[in-house]
Amino acid sequence: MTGMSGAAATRDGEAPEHSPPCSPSYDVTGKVMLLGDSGVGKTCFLIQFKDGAFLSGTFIATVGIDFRNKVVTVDGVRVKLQIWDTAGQERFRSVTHAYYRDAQALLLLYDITNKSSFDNIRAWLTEIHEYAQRDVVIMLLGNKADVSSERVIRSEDGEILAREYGVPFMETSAKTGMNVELAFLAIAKTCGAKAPSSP
Ligand SMILES: Nc1nc2c(ncn2[C@@H]2O[C@H](COP(=O)(O)OP(=O)(O)OP(=O)(O)O)[C@@H](O)[C@H]2O)c(=O)[nH]1
Repeated sequence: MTGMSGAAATRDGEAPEHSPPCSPSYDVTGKVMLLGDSGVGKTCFLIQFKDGAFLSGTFIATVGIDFRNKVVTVDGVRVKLQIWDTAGQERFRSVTHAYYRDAQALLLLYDITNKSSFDNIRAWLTEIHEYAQRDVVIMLLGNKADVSSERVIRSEDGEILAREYGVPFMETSAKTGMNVELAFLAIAKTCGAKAPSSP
């Protein structure tokens, strides 16, 4: 959801790339990308984490790529997460591929009420292996866990797939906030441990 510019737009008064502030309020930066089919809830997942809100109503697909920053503290390290929200639609893939290379972590979402979004995870992982850094941290997320009446993908299926690819897995809800912060904190922890210690 949330449409916007093609590429390097600014938000929250900050440039997407490193722009040294006078007095840094963070220790390290971690670049995270949200990936997955259109409609799985990537934008809502980001808004829930950033603002603690859920945008219900008409679904507006993301155009190209968008980003938000949020600073979290893990193990005493202040990590500025620079989170890129990508368009899930096929026609924007060439735009988003260009950003994979810089990402330290990828949150790969499917919708537990949408089988094709789960089936497409293998194709997403193939793209990730083609375009992302070899040591990129990947986490698989089964979103919309609040909609239990429409569930078509069992939690065990997500676990099995994640195990096959050696990535962590959890079910989430951008609506209720379930596991949203937990997922980002886990990512921030790895970014805090891996990133160079200058902002
Ligand atoms: N019930 C429920 N609905 C959700 C959840 N997350 C997103 N939605 C709904 O799913 C629809 C799509 O959400 P978006 O966040 O726009 O999806 P997206 O993955 O960003 O889509 P693209 O921008 O096209 O890639 C919207 O109508 C949301 O309200 C969730 O956790 N639970």
